[in-house]
Amino acid sequence: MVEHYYRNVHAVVFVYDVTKMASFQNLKTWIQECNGHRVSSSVPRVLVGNKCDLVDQIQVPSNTALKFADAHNMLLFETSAKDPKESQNVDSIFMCLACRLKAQKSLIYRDVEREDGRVRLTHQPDPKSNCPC
Ligand SMILES: Nc1nc2c(ncn2[C@@H]2O[C@H](COP(=O)(O)OP(=O)(O)OP(=O)(O)O)[C@@H](O)[C@H]2O)c(=O)[nH]1
Repeated sequence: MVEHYYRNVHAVVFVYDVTKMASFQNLKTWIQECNGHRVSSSVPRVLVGNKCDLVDQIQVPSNTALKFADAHNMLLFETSAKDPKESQNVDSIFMCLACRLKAQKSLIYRDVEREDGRVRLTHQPDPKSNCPC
């Protein structure tokens, strides 16, 4: 059954609760499981700390989460599903993922040139890109 979640996956969002250290510590297990299902390293992954509106109950400091995100090559978003004004909102996570996926597609379909049977990457970063991340 779990296999279905990983088949043809395009992006992975790891979510923890900033008010529960255990949920942050469990991320390692989730990442291992994801890797165990051979999710390609080209599939974008983001880390999301939710419930950041509960400022008095925070157990996972932002810098701890940021180090973890960096170590696993992920962007970190701290969000609140309850209060969109708090920090980054949930929409921006999906905008970021959409942007990354679109950029990858452009690389594959637009920027690969075939010359004399050889593949050459010609991608240049788009200065007009309004990607939020
Ligand atoms: N304050 C606050 N509450 C939230 C937030 N997101 C979810 N909740 C609340 O947390 C409770 C659990 O939400 P669920 O969507 O059921 O999440 P869950 O992962 O199944 O449950 P938990 O592990 O208990 O968080 C509900 O009462 C939600 O209203 C948030 O960003 N801020």
